[in-house]
Order: sequence, then structure tokens, then C-alpha cells
Amino acid sequence: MTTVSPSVSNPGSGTPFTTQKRLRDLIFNNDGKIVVAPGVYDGFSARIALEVGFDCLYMTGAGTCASKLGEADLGFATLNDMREHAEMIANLDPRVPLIADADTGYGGPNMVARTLASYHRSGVSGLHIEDQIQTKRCGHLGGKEVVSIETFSSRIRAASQARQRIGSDIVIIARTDALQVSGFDDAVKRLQAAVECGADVVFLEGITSKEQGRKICEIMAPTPVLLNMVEHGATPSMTPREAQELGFRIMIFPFASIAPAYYAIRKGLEGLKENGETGIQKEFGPKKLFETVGLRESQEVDREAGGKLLAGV
Ligand SMILES: C[C@](O)(C(=O)O)[C@H](CC(=O)O)C(=O)O
Repeated sequence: MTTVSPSVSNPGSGTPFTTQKRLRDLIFNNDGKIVVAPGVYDGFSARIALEVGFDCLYMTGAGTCASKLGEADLGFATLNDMREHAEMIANLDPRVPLIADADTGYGGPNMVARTLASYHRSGVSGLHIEDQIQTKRCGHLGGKEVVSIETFSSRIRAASQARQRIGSDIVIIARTDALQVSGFDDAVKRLQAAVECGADVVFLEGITSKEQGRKICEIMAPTPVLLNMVEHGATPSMTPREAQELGFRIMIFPFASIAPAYYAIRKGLEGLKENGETGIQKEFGPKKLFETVGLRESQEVDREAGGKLLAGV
């Protein structure tokens, strides 16, 4: 595995900057302002989110399954699929933290420890680990099953001990899918157990009302709670401002890039099939594409190193 350090210099402060510390600052020292992380599913969508100026990104597992494997979010993605994808995304801009989906942690305590260490070395700043069984599914589908609270606790404990062993600041987000399976009270017990095992942030998957959102934030305080804003899933749609008022501290929008991509791609391809025209905007030539994915920066690196080949691109 390529080892990429998430460190760059932090001009003016004298202390080394890491995206993991940056994420901790955004969550814990940001005057209660909610962290909004749009879902990105590949390098291109991540570059667009960076261009728009988000200060945190979220690598969706559902989007990774769809884009990297062409499969549904049903536990197809392995640790290597996810880690490799996360590493590429996390290192596009070494100043912007990436929270990445880590599903169930991909096995028993040793595998969870390995997952945490791999994500850390790949430059990921935060990861979420859940209590679904290994053959998991999207949290907004029916028929989910969860492991026991003891097994879930051992996943979170394994992650937190691994973090300590390797001296990482990665943010551990404990997710429970128990709400649909065994109800709110059991889900709360699982999240409380996860905090005792070292989770920094908790994530109650599939909340079904705003009131439930407010309640979980109150019960779990002062532990920050993440809201998963899957539009048209189990959770009512909310703006970041509303979520912040309910007490949430992080909000992910897993489908923020992949849903518009679906409609735009379909429209272009239908146009091509039906009348031979893609309808691509005039401004979108090769340069626009490559500038979106770092052409200028690459030219600069080449020029600074004394290269001449990219000057006339
Ligand atoms: C958050 C999530 O884990 C993701 O992969 O983005 C999914 C999103 C989805 O499939 O709707 C989840 O909520 O399970």
C-alpha cells in the first residue's frame, strides 16, 4: 500500500497540520457549527466538491459500490476496494478532511484494527463502523440484521485500541442500524456502549422523524451526533440549519453527487441515442475537464521542477 501522510505545513501556526486534527477542530471547536460533508463517489465528483469549496468530504460506500463495482450497496465492497478509493480521494487536496464509510469494519477485531490502520495510512480523517452483519445493506433498505451489542462493542474497541497503538487522530464514528431492527432504546444502548469503547461521534442510522433526531442528540450529549441525510430514504429531508438546531454536529449527504450525475448522464446519453446529440455545454471541452481534475496544479509542479513539456498544453 502507498503510504500517504496527511501532513502538510500549516503556515503561521508552527504546529504540523493534519486533516485528522482539522476534522477534530471542525467537529469539536467550531462554535457548534454543523460540519456539512457532501457525498463523493469517485475522483471526479470529489474534485467538483473541492472546486465548490466544501471544507470536508464524505466518501459514500453506496456510491463507491455503484461507481467502482457497478453493484448495489449490499456488502460487495471489500476493505481493499474501499481503502483504495478513499486513499485516492483523500489525497486530492491534503488540506480537506475526508470521512469515509468503513461498513462493518470487514471482520473480527483484527480486521477492524487493520481497517483503521489502513484508512489512517491512506490519509482518511474519519471513518464510520456499524453494527450490521457482514452481509450488510444500505441502511435505508428493509430487512436489516445487526450483530449483538457485545460484537459491536468489540468492533469499536478494536478500532479505538488500534488508533491508540499507531498514534492516530482519526475520528471514530460509531453507527448503529438497530433502530429498524430492535427500536430506539436498544439503539441508544449500543451508541452509549460505543462511546465507552472509544467512539468520538455517534450515528443513528435511519432516523424517521425530526423529534427522534432531537432526542438522540440530547441523550448522547456531549458526544457529537452525525445525521445521514439520504434524501427520499427513511429520514425526513432537512437543511443543515435545521439539523444544527436539532443538535446534530455533522451532516453527510451521500447522494449529493451521484443523484445529479445519474440524471445528467442519462439525459446526455438519451440525447445521443435518440437524435445523435449529447447536448454537452459549449464550455465543456477537454481543457475544462482537465482543469477540474488538477491540470493547472500539474503544470505548476512540472514547471517548478524545471520541466518544459506541460507549458504549452
Ligand atoms: C451512508 C451510506 O452508508 C453510504 O454508503 O453512503 C448509505 C447511504 C445509502 O445507501 O442510502 C447508508 O445509509 O447505508
